[in-house]
Amino acid sequence: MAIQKKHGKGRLDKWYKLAKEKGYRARAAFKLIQLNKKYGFLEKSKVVLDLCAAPGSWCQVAAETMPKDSIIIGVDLSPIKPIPKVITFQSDITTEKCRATIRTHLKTWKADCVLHDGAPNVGTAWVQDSFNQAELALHSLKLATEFLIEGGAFVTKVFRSKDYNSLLWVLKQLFTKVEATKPPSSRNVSAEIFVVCLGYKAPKKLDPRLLDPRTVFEDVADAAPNNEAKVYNPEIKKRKRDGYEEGDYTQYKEIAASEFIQTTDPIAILGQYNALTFKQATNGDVALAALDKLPETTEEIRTCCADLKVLGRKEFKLLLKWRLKVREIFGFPTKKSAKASLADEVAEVEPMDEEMRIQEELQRIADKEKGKKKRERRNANEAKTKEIMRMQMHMTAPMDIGMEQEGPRGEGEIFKLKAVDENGALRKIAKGKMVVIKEAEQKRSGFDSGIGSSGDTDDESDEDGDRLERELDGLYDQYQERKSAADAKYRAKKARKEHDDEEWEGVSADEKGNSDDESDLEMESGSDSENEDEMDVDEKPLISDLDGKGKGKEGLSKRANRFFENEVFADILGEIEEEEEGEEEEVQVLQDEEAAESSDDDIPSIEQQKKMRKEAAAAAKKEKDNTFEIVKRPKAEEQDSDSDWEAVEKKKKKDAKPDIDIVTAEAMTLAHQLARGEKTVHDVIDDGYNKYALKDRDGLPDWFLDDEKKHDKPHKPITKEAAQAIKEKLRAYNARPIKKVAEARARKKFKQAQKLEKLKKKADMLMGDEGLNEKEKASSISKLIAQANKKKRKAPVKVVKAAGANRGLQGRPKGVKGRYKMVDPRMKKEMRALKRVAKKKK
Ligand SMILES: C[S@@+](CC[C@H](N)C(=O)[O-])C[C@H]1O[C@@H](n2cnc3c(N)ncnc32)[C@H](O)[C@@H]1O
Repeated sequence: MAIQKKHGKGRLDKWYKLAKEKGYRARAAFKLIQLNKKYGFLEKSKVVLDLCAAPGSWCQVAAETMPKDSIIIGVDLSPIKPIPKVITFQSDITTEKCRATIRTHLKTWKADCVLHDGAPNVGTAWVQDSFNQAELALHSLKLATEFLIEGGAFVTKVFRSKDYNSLLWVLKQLFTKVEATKPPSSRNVSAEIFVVCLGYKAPKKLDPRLLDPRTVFEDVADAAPNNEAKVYNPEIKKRKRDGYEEGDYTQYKEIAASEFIQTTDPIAILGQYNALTFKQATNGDVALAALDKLPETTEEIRTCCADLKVLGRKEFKLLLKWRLKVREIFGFPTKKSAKASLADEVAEVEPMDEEMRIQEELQRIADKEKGKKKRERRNANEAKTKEIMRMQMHMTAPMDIGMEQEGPRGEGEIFKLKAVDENGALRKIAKGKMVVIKEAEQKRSGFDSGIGSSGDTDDESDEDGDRLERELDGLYDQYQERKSAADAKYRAKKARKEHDDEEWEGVSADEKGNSDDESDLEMESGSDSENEDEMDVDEKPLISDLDGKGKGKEGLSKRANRFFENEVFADILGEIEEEEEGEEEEVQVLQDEEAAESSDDDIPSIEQQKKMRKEAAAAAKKEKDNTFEIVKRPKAEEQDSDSDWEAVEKKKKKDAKPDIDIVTAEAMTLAHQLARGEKTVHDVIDDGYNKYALKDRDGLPDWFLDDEKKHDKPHKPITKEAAQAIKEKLRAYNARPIKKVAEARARKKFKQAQKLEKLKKKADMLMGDEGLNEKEKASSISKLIAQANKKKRKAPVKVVKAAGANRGLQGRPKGVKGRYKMVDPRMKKEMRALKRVAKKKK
């Protein structure tokens, strides 16, 4: 799927563009608009306090939504450019000075609404940031408690973090209604949410601890070193910016290899130390000496131990395996030995009485029988699935496999996909998602693929290796969880991945995947046949879909059909088809020539080949998403129709051209090449067949695939021209006047036209005046024109000295009307200095 990219100048999403069009200073304006639409707190307010208001988009929204002559006060650490009808000043909302300034502005008034959209500078550590944000929200609440009127509203931004619940609890003590919500314009990837609190209780007395961050939030504890990350992702090196640990001022640390064998936390050692040494200490370490002599301690192991900081994942794995082996030799408790000792313990248990023993034996036999039946059923299902696949590929006729007859478990049994629904796959497939039932899930549900030995006899694999693999996988999962908690970018990436379809694995792989999916689904349905009769076939539209005679429209596979049904391809495919029309005749001749051969089922027809190429082209496009995107703007009907600003989005392109926005240099390069004829559609299709597309990734562990993915994609060349074109495009976009400027220009034009019209009318009247002779008429008209051309003189700017009562004054000085300019001695000196410098330069 095409994903809109983040650009250097900010994320140019629809809210950004709309904000620009509507003249709002930030896209954040829409958050307040949407919150107000839901709760309607602004229309009722006469006084609003906007904390952390820069650049001022919330103030702009408040000014246009609130009743006339309302008071809006905006404060921020950063300066806020003046906004009509809004008082702004620069201050830190956590300080006493800020509180005092608000008081001077508000005088005896109370605020009907306090808004807070503050965010500390993000970037350091997620935990710390979210804590600061919660703290900032608490500070804003403190101000709200002082300035809010009883029944007033408080709106604050918070990040979902461990402090979130504490903050919510405090808010609930002070307001009658507290609701957390995320407006649609808030990015999904952002952890921010907004809490809208209505009905301030205005208690007479407030326990200061209720608003004290130290009591409300727990302290952020020092994060434990992430040794797993160091061991399982050693290639990603992080700079150490936190200095030395307390009491430890050395950078190089080594530890006896025997410690590594004995420890219960080998990962911690591998993550913290630089080397495992075999050097004997003065008092002698027998274990170390024995370890040194062991044949398992190979030269490779020694090299790895010598410098842990340069090791990769493979080497760490080697060391962990070596540790397990040595532990077994030394007789340390391992999971294996633990199992054995457990068995020993069981052996000591008192013998069961005869009846229980018989019962247990019966149970065992019944289980065995059940397992056997299950396996048989699965094998039969597998065979049937294969036959269906063969039939779909026109390799057999339905009669060959008795499809027309009722199977042993009823008619249409083979098409039931109940298990699909259990996995939520029905819903996913209906949405266009492709489903692979994971190996792990198969294992959980006792699924036996039939490849290799069945569960009962699976003792052949190396247990240690397997366990290590499992441990690695588990730790990798933990590492991923931690990373997603700490890294917003990573979370965003993951979210996009979850919303994306599976990666295309080339035509053959894709088809294989298809059959795998289907067979998986079939097998799953077969493996749980007990409840199948209960299923209502009519309720599952998917079944009729799969039942639909094997092929989808245009002879594509169902999976390909589902893929191409996505509207992103609606226009693109249309274009490809147009281009291919020219070749249609040529293909037709070829088709005629090979008509005889095409009847052969084993060889795909020209038509099929063409479709496959088309699939490959589209899939190649999809693959390009990794590196560049062609962002298709959302269709109007996809958006909520109730929002007024969304009406703008609904404007469709008047020309019939596809509404495609080329946003990356790679896409632009390709577009240039296509336009110049340096590349044809066929080249693009051919590019789709590359070593990356057809790679077999089955059965590889997640951590490996994740790591590979970074480089496992084709590198698209970009040209200087294309990069320049994209730059120009962005520049042109940013240079577009904002709505207000455009409106002002239009107003000016309109006024001039009106003036001209008036002038014409007057001139006509003069011309028609019979009491005047020609000379008088001419002079009157020229007078009129001269008058119209005369520019209105602007009232001179009044200079007001910032001294006495005007010192430090914010806003208009008393008794001054019209335009004015505040001057102070400092300014005078600076002006003079500037003039001096300018003179010298001459
Ligand atoms: C997301 S912006 C606010 C955007 C604003 N609501 C708008 O619509 O334009 C967050 C602001 O919080 C401000 N901020 C952060 N800490 C602050 C503090 N302690 N006091 C005042 N402002 C603060 C930042 O300077 C920043 O401008």
